[in-house]
Amino acid sequence: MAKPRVHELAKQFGVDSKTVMEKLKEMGEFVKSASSSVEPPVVRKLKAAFETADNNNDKDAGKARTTSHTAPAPAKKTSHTAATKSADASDSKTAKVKAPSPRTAVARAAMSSVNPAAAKAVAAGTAAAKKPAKKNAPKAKSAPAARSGAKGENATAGIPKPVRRPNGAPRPGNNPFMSKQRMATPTPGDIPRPHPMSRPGIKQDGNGERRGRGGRPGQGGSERRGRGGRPGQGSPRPGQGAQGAGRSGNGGSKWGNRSGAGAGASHGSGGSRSGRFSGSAPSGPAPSNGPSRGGRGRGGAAGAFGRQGAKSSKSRKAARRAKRQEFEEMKAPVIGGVRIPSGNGQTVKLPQGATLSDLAEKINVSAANLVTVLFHLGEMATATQSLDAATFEILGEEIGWNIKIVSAEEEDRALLQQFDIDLDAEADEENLESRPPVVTVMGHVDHGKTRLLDTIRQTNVIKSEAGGITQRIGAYQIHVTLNDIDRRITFLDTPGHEAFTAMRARGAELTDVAILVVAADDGVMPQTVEAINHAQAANVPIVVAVNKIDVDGANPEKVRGQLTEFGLVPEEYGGDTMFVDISAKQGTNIDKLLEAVLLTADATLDLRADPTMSARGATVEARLDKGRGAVATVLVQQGTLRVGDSIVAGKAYGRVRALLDENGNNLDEATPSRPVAVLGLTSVPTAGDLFLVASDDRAARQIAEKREASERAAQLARRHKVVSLENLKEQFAKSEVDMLNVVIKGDSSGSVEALEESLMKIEVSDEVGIQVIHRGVGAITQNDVNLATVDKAVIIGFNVRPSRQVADLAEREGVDVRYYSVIYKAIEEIESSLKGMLKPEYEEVVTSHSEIREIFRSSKFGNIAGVKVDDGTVKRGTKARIMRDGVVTFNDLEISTLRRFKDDVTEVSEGYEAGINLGNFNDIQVGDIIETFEMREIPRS
Ligand SMILES: Nc1nc2c(ncn2[C@@H]2O[C@H](COP(=O)(O)OP(=O)(O)OP(=O)(O)O)[C@@H](O)[C@H]2O)c(=O)[nH]1
Repeated sequence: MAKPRVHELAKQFGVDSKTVMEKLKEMGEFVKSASSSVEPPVVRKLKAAFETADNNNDKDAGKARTTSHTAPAPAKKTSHTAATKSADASDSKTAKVKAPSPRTAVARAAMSSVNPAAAKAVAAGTAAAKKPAKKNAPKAKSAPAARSGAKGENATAGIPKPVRRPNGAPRPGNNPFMSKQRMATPTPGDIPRPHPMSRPGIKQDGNGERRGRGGRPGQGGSERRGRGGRPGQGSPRPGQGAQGAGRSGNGGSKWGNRSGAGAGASHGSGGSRSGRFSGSAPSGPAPSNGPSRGGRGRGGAAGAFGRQGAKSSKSRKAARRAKRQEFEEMKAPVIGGVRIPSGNGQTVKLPQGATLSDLAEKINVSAANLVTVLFHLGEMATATQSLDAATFEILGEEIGWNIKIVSAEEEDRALLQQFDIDLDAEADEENLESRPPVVTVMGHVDHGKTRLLDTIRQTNVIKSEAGGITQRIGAYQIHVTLNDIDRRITFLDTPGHEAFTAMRARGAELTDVAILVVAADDGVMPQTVEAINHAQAANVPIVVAVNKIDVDGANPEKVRGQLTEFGLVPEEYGGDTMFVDISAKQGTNIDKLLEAVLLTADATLDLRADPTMSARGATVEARLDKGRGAVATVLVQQGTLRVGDSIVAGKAYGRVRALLDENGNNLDEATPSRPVAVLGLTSVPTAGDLFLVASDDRAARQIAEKREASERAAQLARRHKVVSLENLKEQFAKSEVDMLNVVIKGDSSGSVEALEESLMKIEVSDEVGIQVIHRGVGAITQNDVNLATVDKAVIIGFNVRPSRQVADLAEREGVDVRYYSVIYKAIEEIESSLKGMLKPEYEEVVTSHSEIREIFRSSKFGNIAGVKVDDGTVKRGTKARIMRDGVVTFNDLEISTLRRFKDDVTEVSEGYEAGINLGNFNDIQVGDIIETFEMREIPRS
């Protein structure tokens, strides 16, 4: 029998749970809540405490309480305690509290018609104490378990010694946080053993109600599927042996011990144990299965293996869980023939590219059932197929779960946390040092962005790195003297808001200040506006460079006026945007522009970073260098990157072999805002990939590999479109190959990405699409060709070529390799080839109407319609239909023969009479209209 809970005790004592809890606290006992169980010795103490209180305070009330707590429940406890020390030593301690004679217990319990468990206890107690209530439990008396129980009791005299403990200290046996509940160390004599013939039944889930096998009524049987059996085989609970045993043998069948177990009917768990451990025992229950089993209640399973209740808490929990699950399942709606318990709107998070198996595992249902439900929803997927968020959403709605696909960032954050990397770790205020601003140049096409970047770089090189050979690494840093102080500015070398936005899309917020270049001879143009929008969306302050002031017709004032409309009000007009008139070509006012950048940064931004942290930042550009392997230009945002660091950038990893600046100089380290080319990565990262320093090479590799795996899974989810049953036929009919697979290889990660992005924007129709199955930086390799062969893909080489060998292979395999050096050219060609891939679209064109005026019957041809062509031209061989009273009555006919008088003709025009035969179709009437039509291909626009 389970240990009483606080609220049960409160009921017994006629007080509320709070009072009991307070009392327990006073006694130095630890209980968590009203549903916490209380160890028998504590119960005893508690009772004593309440009784004393009762006696002292209110005799009447005390009486009432005493009466109430001597009623059923205690009887249950005391009786089985007295009888079943063997099963539950802890319970037996209860006997010490009241130490009632078994007879008293029996008498009390037997009188109780209220509590069936108490009645069970009667039998148990009786049998064990050999003072049987024979009428009630004749069999139980002779059951081995009963004897064992008696023996157990004798062995310990039923009353263990209380454990000594320091005053006020929580009693170990009552402390839910104690790993070992040592209140009831069993002695060899009271350890119940499973019956030698007993064996576990079908796998049981803890409460046994579902799968317990025993089901013999006397044993309590399995509540749902127990097999039923013979009467009088002992009892899983005290009382069952007495009452249930004597009853019919059909108990324990479908509804288990409802009938057979009698008193124990409402407590399935007790019965189930029996079902598991002794249900199949031919000679009756195991020694513990008599009244003593009932004493352990749900902890009985543990007891059966000799540990008395030590596992009870765990097994009770498991039992409760299983029971709850079963209950949930029972009330779960049936979807597509399977029951899936509703999640009741709970949220479950899945990574991108998750499968039904992943979901099944998380919500503890069978993956096969989920497949069935999805099928029922009209979508087919296997358990191991990656599904997209939309499919999960539909499924979630059906089964009551709010399924959330975590974003790639969230997933990555969690991944990094596994490696003790916290992206949100705040820099230590004390360590913050000012860093140079990072600038991006944006503006409309041809307004001079590239020229400006070149001019700035060259001027600077001439100034500070005389003789140095500048190399384009994607970013560079320059020196500016402002107020006699040497300052630095970092420029990102890829102009345009596209690069800026692509970086942001990858989470790389690198830019501090944007220089908006507007040609003074052209003014504000569409891309000027786009650039403003992008910069403003990113909260990046703008400095306007009014360029080409050297050009005739340049009108810088007009530009100022125009930009005011976009919220960029020049300082001289009272606004806060700095405008500098420049000529990138002639190098005019470049120094002023740089000053303006610094002043703007100083005025609006707090550009500080902690160089002591472990370095992190973003990849600005990356490429594969023939001699040096992967070369990635990274911009350090926090910390200091050093040669020898183990780094990860997206899915690339490696150890920093060398750091080079834009002048090709080797650096030992790179501090915040410093762009450096990193050598040593094992593969080429993508522009915008964040980089960070890992603890060691292994961690770096693992992070990269895990990222790769999750990206692949996410890609799979995108690629695997779930086939919809609704249009399955249609899709089969279309053979579903309306997807152009593409492999992109390019000279730099930036170009590959730009190309991919543009390709993805091509929209021809819903029927065809582009799928980039592989992309990379470097020459077209044999692998690329192999992949293209397998996946029937086209290879696009952007500024790269294959080796002769690889080119030969591509030719042999019939792989289409296209080479481009201009993005729009590639897009144009691919778009038109996609249009070529479209299945022709047809439309029906009605070609004539002819009214049947007469019908001629011919033994050779059948009925011939004598018609006058009302409009259009009737042609032999065209499709036709019959319209009767304005309704299409017969369709899919064909003008089989067409005659003018006696001559066969191929066509008859409007206004002429003709004889039409419709092949085997003869069901024509005078007045019918023969409509002819053709299916014509619609040219694609
Ligand atoms: N006269 C004059 N011409 C300039 C100036 N700045 C740039 N140009 C010229 O304008 C043309 C376009 O300049 P780019 O620097 O390529 O312009 P862009 O904005 O980078 O153009 P995209 O890269 O196509 O977006 C080139 O021929 C430059 O030489 C200038 O200050 N004065």
